[in-house]
Amino acid sequence: MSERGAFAPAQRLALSQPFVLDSGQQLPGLEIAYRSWGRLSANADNAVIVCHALTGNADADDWWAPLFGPGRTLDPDKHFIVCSNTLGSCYGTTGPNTLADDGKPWGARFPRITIRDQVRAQIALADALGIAGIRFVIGGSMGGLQALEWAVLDAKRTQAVVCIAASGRHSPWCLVWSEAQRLALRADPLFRDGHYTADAPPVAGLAAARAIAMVSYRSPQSLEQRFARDSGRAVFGQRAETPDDFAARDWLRHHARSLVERFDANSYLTLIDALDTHDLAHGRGDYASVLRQIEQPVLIGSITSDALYLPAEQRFLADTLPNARLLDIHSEHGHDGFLIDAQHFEPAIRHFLAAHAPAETPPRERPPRSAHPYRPHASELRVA
Ligand SMILES: CC(=O)SCCNC(=O)CCNC(=O)[C@H](O)C(C)(C)COP(=O)(O)OP(=O)(O)OC[C@H]1O[C@@H](n2cnc3c(N)ncnc32)[C@H](O)[C@@H]1OP(=O)(O)O
Ligand SMILES: N[C@@H](CCO)C(=O)O
Repeated sequence: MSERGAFAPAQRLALSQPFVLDSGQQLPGLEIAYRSWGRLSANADNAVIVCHALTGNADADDWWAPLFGPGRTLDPDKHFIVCSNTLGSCYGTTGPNTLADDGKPWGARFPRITIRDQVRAQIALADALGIAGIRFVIGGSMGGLQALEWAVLDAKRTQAVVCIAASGRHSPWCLVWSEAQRLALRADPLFRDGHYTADAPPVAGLAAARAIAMVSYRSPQSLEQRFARDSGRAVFGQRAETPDDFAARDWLRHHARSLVERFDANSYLTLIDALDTHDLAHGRGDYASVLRQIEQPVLIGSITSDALYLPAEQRFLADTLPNARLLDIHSEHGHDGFLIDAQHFEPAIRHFLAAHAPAETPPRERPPRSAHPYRPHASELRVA
């Protein structure tokens, strides 16, 4: 992540006109922190948009490093790759930490935003960068929700979509994981309904929320593999003397602590609210009908052990979208497999794009739908 320091500073786009949100409220302007790699072609049609997950940032070459590089899915020699920090986050784009008109941070006053608002901000950036055509939009988790939304909101420019470990709407199961996190955060007396001060943030509440989330991001097998009692790695030192000695617990606490050092509680709430309200079909019709109208080739990446965005949801997407392929990603690491196992599924994405969204394919001239789900060679996918 950028806080480790080795990455380029984000570029910034400042839009001074009001940005109208789905809620009807408006932000007086918008600042978007983004990074780009490669060059926009003469006809401005070689863009690739990368969308990050909940606590991610614009440093896609860091958190999705296995996808980056010459000959890979994200190839700066071929593509003009853009990744922006999402609206509502705390890594440079307008969010609760941004100063409002009164010179104070928005904080708890920051308006409710939606996944669509976030994508509209990304679209505004694409407009400002002069992008005429987008080879594909790709994202995992929250970024996957955004990638599918791009297919609807900017159907003309978006030629293909890669959506990993996500869905088209938040399920009741996802909602209750988020609600548990809200309860944990709100239980911190320092939270004060979001009106905390910079020198006394609700670190205990945010840490507890992250710990709950981390459980949903991994899997029993993943933790067993790392921390099984007979693995020799179950405890720090020779043997567990107290419950706190268990490495799995310490690992969870480490992740909880790490987040509070780098993330803002109001941003966290803003983003999980955006996730929870998301429904691709909202205001557009019923879910299946809306999906059927998405004409672009879509690769749906489904992590076999994902306990948050369940494989059944992704199978529904792949079965319903008219031009979709299902990519089963055999990872034991759960939802976070979209990051941890990226090197194993990168070739499958690349091959999908080469077959279904090649550079020379003009928008709207797409290959017919295959009767079978996309099945890459097993060696591309199997995770040891
Ligand atoms: C687009 C985006 O999603 S961007 C956001 C992605 N980044 C994050 O989510 C940040 C949080 N990081 C993570 O969740 C993970 O590190 C991932 C998903 C990026 C990678 O997963 P993994 O390779 O399985 O990492 P793992 O879960 O083992 O975490 C590694 C960290 O845990 C620490 N750790 C591992 N075991 C233990 C233990 N028993 N006790 C204490 N700490 C431990 C490591 O020292 C390391 O710390 P560091 O990250 O501060 O250097
Ligand atoms: N590790 C991811 C999980 C959510 O997809 C994040 O923190 O953003």
